[in-house]
Amino acid sequence: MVYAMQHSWRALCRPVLSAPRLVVARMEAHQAAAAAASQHKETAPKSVKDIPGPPTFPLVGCLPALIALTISNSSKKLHLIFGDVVKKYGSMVRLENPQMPPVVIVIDPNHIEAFVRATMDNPVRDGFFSLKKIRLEAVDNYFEGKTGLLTENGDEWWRVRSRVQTPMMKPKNVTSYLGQVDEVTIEFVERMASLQEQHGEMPTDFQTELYKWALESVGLVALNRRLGCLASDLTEDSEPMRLIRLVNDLFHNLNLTEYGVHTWRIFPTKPFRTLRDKHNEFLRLADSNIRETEASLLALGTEDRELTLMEKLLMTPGLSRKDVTTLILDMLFAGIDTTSHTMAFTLYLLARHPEAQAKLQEEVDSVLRGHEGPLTERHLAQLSYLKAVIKESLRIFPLIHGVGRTLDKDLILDDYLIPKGWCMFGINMLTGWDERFFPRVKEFVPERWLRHKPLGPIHPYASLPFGAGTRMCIGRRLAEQEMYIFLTRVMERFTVDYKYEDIDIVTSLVNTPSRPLRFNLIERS
Ligand code: HEM
Repeated sequence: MVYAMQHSWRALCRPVLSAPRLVVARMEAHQAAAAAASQHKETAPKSVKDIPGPPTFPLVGCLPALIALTISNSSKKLHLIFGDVVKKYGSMVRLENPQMPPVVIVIDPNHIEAFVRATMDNPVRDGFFSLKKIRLEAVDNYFEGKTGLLTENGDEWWRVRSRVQTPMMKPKNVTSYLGQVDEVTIEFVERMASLQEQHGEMPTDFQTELYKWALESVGLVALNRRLGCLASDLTEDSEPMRLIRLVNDLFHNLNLTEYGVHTWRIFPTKPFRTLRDKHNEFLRLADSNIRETEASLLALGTEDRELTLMEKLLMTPGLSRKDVTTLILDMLFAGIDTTSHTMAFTLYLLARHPEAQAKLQEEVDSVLRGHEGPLTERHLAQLSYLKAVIKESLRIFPLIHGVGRTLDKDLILDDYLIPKGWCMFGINMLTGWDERFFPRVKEFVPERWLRHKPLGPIHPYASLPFGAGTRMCIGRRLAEQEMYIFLTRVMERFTVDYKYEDIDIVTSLVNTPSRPLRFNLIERS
């Protein structure tokens, strides 16, 4: 159950990367306290076996207890299972299962901070095993044993991350896409208006519409072009429709291979075979795109023009064309359901909290007053309530359950010695729902995130929607920019209403809204 998001990385001592060093420096003060608390005790630390947890039996580990909890909840609501585990055994729980690394789960932000810091120079995160296998076994050894950011660990992960970190995170590179993402979003908002007119509300498959927006937006960066997913007259066999189906099939089958029992390790199950076929189709698309980019780079040269992100990456020493192609695949894997589900949950929360929605509209109106053209960096910089709304939405409906790291050296945490090789999993989703860390926890209070922190300081490791430390989400700035633009444009034009049953989270590859998004959009005058 813990493989959902485990990560890791190596060697901050190498010179290429600057951003994580800053992160490290900023966190220093905080961490010192947590580390000191556990490391200067005089008595010998207790064994990891003393950490409370479900009973462990030979061969089956603690599976019987976990299965019982799964039956009493639902396998589609992993957060409830985690919630029950923590309720029963406390805020630090040991889980040992056959054929998996043993795990300690924690929910205290100080504990999360401690293990993230302890693994800062080698943040190992395991997961996406089926994807890794497909890449390792690709035809003609396409990937040459290098499977990309999402799935690699150690030196190979670092080799890529250290070279793509600055190009992908540098504000100037991200804002160079602002105008194009704004264009895409304005088109999408038009589409929302026409769906409203056609159906009297958003149709039951509105989530798929949001996928189109996210694919079109991330495609601008990853594929260097408009894909045409937002056209209203797409035929079933048009290229964009094929691409949309491809994305849906990919996610569906990746979810089956990652979350089910891993029988595909023994023989290629149907979901595994489908995932492999779809992945190969995706690879062909990414590969031909990057060849086009290479050709245009050659034709246009590099003088007197701003290079696109992909062009910059192609010119980065130490990155091959295949490395960039693999990164494109990872961006498409990680950059569609994440932003679109977050926007779905955010619109839902705003619909349920009209006073917050009105306040947000007021902010958008005042920032855009009299402005007719494209959004600019200056506009986005002024939208502090809007940013707080997204943070609060990610606290209540985070996309993943938490942050995972496998220890490459022993860690002493709260007097327990947790040995190297064990996996630490910080369930931020539960931390974010804990009154001790977030007063008025059950309420939607975006204000808590504003600069003056009216509800008190927030522990920097209490809500980590983009992960933490040196391996945090590399698409974070692109994602935030997309979401700021989306919410600005939607709030500028509509008031969002929702009059059906409450929407909750179901567990999928990332957390997913449990019901159709039948929003009613009221045009603002
Ligand atoms: C709301 C939007 C998003 C959320 C909440 C999100 C969240 C995350 C999280 C939690 C991780 C793991 C971090 C860790 O282990 O500490 C991650 C990794 C990653 N994300 Fe995102 N993500 C989002 C959007 C995106 C987008 C738009 C892209 C691509 C443009 C992207 C690309 C990646 C990649 C490539 C990784 C792996 C990085 C590595 O292991 O070095 N993500 N993301």
